[in-house]
Amino acid sequence: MSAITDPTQRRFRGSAKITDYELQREKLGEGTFGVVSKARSKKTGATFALKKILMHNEKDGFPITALREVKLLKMLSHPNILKLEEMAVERQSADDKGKTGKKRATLYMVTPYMDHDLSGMLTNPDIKLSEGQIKCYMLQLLEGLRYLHDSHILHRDMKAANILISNKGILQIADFGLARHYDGLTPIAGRGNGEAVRDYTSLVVTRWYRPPELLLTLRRYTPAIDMWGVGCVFAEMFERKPILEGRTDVDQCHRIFQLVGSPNDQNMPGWSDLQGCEGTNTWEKKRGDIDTRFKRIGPEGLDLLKSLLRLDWRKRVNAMDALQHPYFTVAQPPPSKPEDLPTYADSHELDSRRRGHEKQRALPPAPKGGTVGMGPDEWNGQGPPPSGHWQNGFDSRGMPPQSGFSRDRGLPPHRGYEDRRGAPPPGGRRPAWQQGQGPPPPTTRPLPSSNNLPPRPPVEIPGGGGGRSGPVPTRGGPPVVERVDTYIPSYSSAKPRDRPLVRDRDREGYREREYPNYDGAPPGDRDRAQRRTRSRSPVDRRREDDARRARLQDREREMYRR
Ligand SMILES: Nc1ncnc2c1ncn2[C@@H]1O[C@H](COP(=O)(O)OP(=O)(O)OP(=O)(O)O)[C@@H](O)[C@H]1O
Repeated sequence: MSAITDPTQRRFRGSAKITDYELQREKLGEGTFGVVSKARSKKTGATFALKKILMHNEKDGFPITALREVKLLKMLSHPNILKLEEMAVERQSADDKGKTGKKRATLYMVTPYMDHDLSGMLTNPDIKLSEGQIKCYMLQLLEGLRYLHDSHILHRDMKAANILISNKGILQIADFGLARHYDGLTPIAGRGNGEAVRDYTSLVVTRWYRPPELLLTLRRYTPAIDMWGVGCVFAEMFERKPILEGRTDVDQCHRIFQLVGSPNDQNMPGWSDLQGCEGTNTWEKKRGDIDTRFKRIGPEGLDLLKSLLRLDWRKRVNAMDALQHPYFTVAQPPPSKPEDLPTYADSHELDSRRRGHEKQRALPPAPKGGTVGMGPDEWNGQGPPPSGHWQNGFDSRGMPPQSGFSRDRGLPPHRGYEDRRGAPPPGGRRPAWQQGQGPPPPTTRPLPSSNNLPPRPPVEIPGGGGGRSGPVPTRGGPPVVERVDTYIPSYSSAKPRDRPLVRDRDREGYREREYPNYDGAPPGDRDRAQRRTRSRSPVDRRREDDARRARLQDREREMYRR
């Protein structure tokens, strides 16, 4: 199946009325931005899943994660990607106006109903997966990912709960709420997972499935981040539970290193240049116990698993190479055919029956990506974070996620997140080891790019903390422009103007927009800055204003482009 290019292949029908569907009371799941229910089409009698798009804050408008999900799913057409059939609109009555005074409409995403999600199947003791079945699911998962990556899309929330399976043996990748367009080179056979050309937020992927490079805060990442998740899911099918259940991001790193060995310059070149590694390099070195822990998978299976769980993201196997792995082509038994797989009682019905028994594990919540509810794009790390920029599930005001956050299996939401009202999120933009230890220290290393490591020699940045960007003197060389993403929100209810200010020329436009009175200086320096402004000639001031406006327009154009 080729990447998305041919518009005639797209199967999205458009929009329908919610009255075309008969909603059933049964709730299939509840995520951050949607409640998923089962429904029957009155026209065809077919069963669908309807994801109601929740508007947590009307003023923010249609949530950006939902927008992204709709936009991407509309374009995608592949047997292993959940198909968006149409959007269903529920119009509110004339007198039911929202706070904005406008008549509200509720939107639903209509997708085919799938009988199970993989996580539910694995926690159901009545379902035993044969090896042929595991291979069959793996092949479909890899086909779906190959298509996504070829199409320049990163899923960014690969986990068993987002893998849906029908009783016809068809597997589909779901939940594109964190997915985004990927600008870099896509994977090439035999040559890893491509090359990123820009930074993205590292606040993606549910912790247990988060790859080491994200935990160590690599921002110029590639489709390899999804392949790590595939490795976790593959092994999970054997252990029947998530294989790396880190309680915190630090613990997550520990568990990863325990499994695949501690990073070093051979197995993860450039790891020591990642900002997040700083606290981990003193940890006891581990050799990794993957060979013994997953011996039962057999030599070929183990080899595939190790190539998916490679610390070095540049060498991690890509989807198209994984599909050719001897595990599928040589090793016995061969993969089962989807039509030969057994059928099982509907997992969702079972789930609702089991609700309250807490039989299933509460996953740590999926992060919310970069810009939930603020606009069409996440912060690209170029310049300031736009207002409303989320930090690992916390909004720009430092508020934690809405409740009802974790998967609705009758389990309490993951405590770590729900209880931290006003506190920095676990796994925030700070690297794992720094969490709870105050602001980040001065950066003494350049940030690595994804593929050209090791990069420039270290540079010393005078001063400490806070994000910075600007020419940094290097010993004996030209100034190096250092872009360090250390923007940490205050997580308090402080007004924007009271937040730590960052001396960053690139941020002027942002400040101007978000804080109309911002004058480019920290509060203490404001008088000095005003004096400076007054002493400039009107012509200079006009020129600077024009330049600032042009920069702002450029940035906004860029934001809307993606
Ligand atoms: N088409 C479908 N058929 C059956 N069940 C579905 C379908 N779509 C979603 N579900 C169920 O609802 C759950 C939540 O769906 P989804 O992951 O799309 O919601 P979300 O709000 O994006 O969740 P998250 O908080 O993980 O981002 C899934 O894990 C699955 O159990």
